[in-house]
Amino acid sequence: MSGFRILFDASSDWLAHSLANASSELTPALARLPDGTDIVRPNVGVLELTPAATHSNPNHEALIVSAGVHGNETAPIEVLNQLVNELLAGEWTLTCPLLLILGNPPAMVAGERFIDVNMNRLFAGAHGRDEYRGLPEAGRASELEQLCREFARKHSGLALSHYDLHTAIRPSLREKFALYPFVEGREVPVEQCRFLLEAEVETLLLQHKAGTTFSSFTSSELGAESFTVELGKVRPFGQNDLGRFAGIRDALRRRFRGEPAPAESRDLGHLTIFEVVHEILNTGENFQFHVPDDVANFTEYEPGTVIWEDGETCYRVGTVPEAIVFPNREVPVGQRVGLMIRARASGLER
Ligand SMILES: O=C(O)CCC(=O)N[C@@H](CCC(=O)O)C(=O)O
Ligand SMILES: [Zn+2]
Repeated sequence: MSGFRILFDASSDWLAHSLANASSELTPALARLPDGTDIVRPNVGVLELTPAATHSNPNHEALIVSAGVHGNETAPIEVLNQLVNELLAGEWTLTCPLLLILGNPPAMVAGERFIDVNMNRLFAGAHGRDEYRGLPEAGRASELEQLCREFARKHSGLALSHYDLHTAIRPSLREKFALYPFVEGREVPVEQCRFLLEAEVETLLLQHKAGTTFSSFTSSELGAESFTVELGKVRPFGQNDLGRFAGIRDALRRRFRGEPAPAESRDLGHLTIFEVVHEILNTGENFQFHVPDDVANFTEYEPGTVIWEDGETCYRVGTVPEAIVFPNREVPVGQRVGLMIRARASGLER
């Protein structure tokens, strides 16, 4: 790895460098791999990789892959770092333009979801709201948006995908699942569904309205096929069983290398699709949330069950069972306490 000191200074690798420089404003650095791939480190925790012009890009695509937008969701960070180490060691050749992002390095150092404010609510311009003025997470969200915009513009002739990798706070009855941001009239492409299955993600959740998450920004503003991908449970650095993340690691590596999708790709019937029917928001001082703190994602509630109330509104499960995802009462007023979802009867069409 010694040839890459210019990117990572005295640090052993990208992750170590990102942790050691978490709160620094770095001047951009660049390096070229022996195979001609250019790597630019525009700031801490971001690498922009461009294969040599002589390499073809068989899948005609450009990829944005992010992790660590929540600092304590460490397994996907370790997965991306491993892939970077393999690439720098010359174990394989990159064939497509790639923007790799570790979202919130100060929160990664602290081992916390965020420092001041949940960064995954600050995209799609939300970082500019008065309440977030001057907060480092707002500045970082704005910077990441700009880097993604430039990357998308540079590679506008290629199909753009964004995978924002996370792990969940609660246990989950479905360990791995992806969320597809809402964009009016858009359907999930079949090849993206096949990719999710290749990555051992067998559950897809369709959002019902545009949001201010990172994946919502890249899909609404940049026209990317974007997914937030939940890959397991939150654990500190060094405590992840990376064997449980081999699916996403191998599937991403395959895309980075420009190889075709596996010939014996799994039947789409293995993908279970849910849709969001209701977003629970913390409505203020009278808000009562009736879901226990330790309930697992995808726990189902029978019709008529009261999920939350606040004196004015009482939300009950409708005529068919609904399940809860991301229950979290510890959020500021106005923010998401959870999603109520139901299984979709008719496959992929909305
Ligand atoms: O486990 C939890 O409660 C949260 C896990 C997480 O960070 N999920 C993302 C989902 C983003 C999306 O809705 O696309 C988040 O809450 O930001
Ligand atoms: Zn997360």
